[in-house]
Amino acid sequence: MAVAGITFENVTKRYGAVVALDQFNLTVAPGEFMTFLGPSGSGKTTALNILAGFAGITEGNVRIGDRSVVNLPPEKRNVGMVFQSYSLFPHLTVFENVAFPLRLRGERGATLETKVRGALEMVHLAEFGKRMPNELSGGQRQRVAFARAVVFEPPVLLMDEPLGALDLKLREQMQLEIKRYHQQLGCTIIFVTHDQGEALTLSDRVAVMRDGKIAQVDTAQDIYDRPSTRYVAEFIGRTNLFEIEQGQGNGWSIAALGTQMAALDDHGAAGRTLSVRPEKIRQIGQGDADTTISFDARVTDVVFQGDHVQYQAVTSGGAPLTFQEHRGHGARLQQAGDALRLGFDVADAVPVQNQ
Ligand SMILES: Nc1ncnc2c1ncn2[C@@H]1O[C@H](COP(=O)(O)OP(=O)(O)OP(=O)(O)O)[C@@H](O)[C@H]1O
Repeated sequence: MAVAGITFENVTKRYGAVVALDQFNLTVAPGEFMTFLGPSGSGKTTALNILAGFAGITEGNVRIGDRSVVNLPPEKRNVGMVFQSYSLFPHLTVFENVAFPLRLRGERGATLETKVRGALEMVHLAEFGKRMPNELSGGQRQRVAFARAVVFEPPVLLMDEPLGALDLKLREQMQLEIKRYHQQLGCTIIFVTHDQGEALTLSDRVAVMRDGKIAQVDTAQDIYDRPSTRYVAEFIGRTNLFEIEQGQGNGWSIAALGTQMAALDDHGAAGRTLSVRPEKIRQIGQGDADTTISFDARVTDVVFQGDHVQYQAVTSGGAPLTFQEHRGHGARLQQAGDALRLGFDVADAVPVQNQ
C-alpha cells in the first residue's frame, strides 16, 4: 500500500447561499492521523464528503497523493470510509458486507476469505460472519463497518463520528483498535468527532474548524497548551480568559484580578487576552515566590469530580473564574464562601488573539 497525503488547496464549497467551506487550506502528511474538531455546521462533514467524492467543490483543488481527485468518482479514489450514514448492506451477511470492497476489486477465493477473517478478528467478530446486520447490536454493526472500511487496506481512511453511538467502554476499546490499526498499517486517517477527549487521545494533529475555515491546526498538546485565539481556547477544554491592558512602563495590568504583571516575555500586544487553564491556578502560600500573579478570590461553588475538585470562584475585582485541584492524601475540600489567595505562573498564562 502506498500511503498518500492529502491536500486541500483554497477549497470553497457553496450550497446555494451557504458557504460550507471557505477558502479551506490543509495539508495532511502521508500516514498522519488528523482530526477535525469544531461546532455543528463548521464544515467537517463537508470536507470529508469532498474527499470521499460524495460532494463536488465550487472552487479550488483537492489532491490525494499527487493526483487531483476533483473529477474522480468515489469508487476510483481508493479511500476507506466509516460514516454514520454509510451503513451496512442489510441483505448481506456480516462476512459478505466485509467482503464487498474486495469483490469490487476482483478478489476472490482463499485470499478474500483470509482477508475478511483477519478484518473480523481485528474487531472481535470472528464468530459473527454468518449473521445478518439486523441480528447485531449497534456497536457490533459499527465494528463491521470499520472492518469493511479497512479490509482492502486503503491508503486513506475517512471516519465521520464512527464511535458516536457506542457506550463509553466500547468507545474506548474501539479507540484503541483504531490506534493500533493506524500504527500497524500507517494509513492516513481523517477523523471527525465532537468528543474533545477522543480527538486529543487519537490524533497526531487536530484541526479546529470555524465557519468553513481552520481556526488552528496543531498537535493535540499545542492546541490545548498554546491556543492561538480565544475561540480555540474556549472550544478545547475549559479556560479562564482575562483581558490585559498595557500598564505603566513595560508592565501589563489585569483589571479582573486587580493586579499588575511584568513584561510578557515573547508576547503581549495590546488587544489581547490571557488564557489560563483551571488546573494552572492554585492556592498560594506564604513565600510562594515563583508565582508572579496572585490575587484574592472567594469560592462560590464546589463541584466534586472524584479524583479532582472543580471550584467556581469570584475575584476581588468581581471576575468569575474556575480552578481545579487534584485530591492529595487527606486534602481538605474548600467550601463555598472560603476566601483564598490564588495565583498562577506567568508561563501558564497564554496570550490569545481576541477572535
Ligand atoms: N447538502 C447540503 N445542502 C445545503 N446545505 C448544506 C448541505 N450540507 C451541508 N450544508 C451546510 O453546510 C454547512 C456545513 O455543514 P457540515 O455538515 O459540513 O458541518 P459539520 O461541521 O459536519 O456539522 P455537524 O457537526 O453538525 O455534523 C452547514 O451550514 C450546513 O447546513
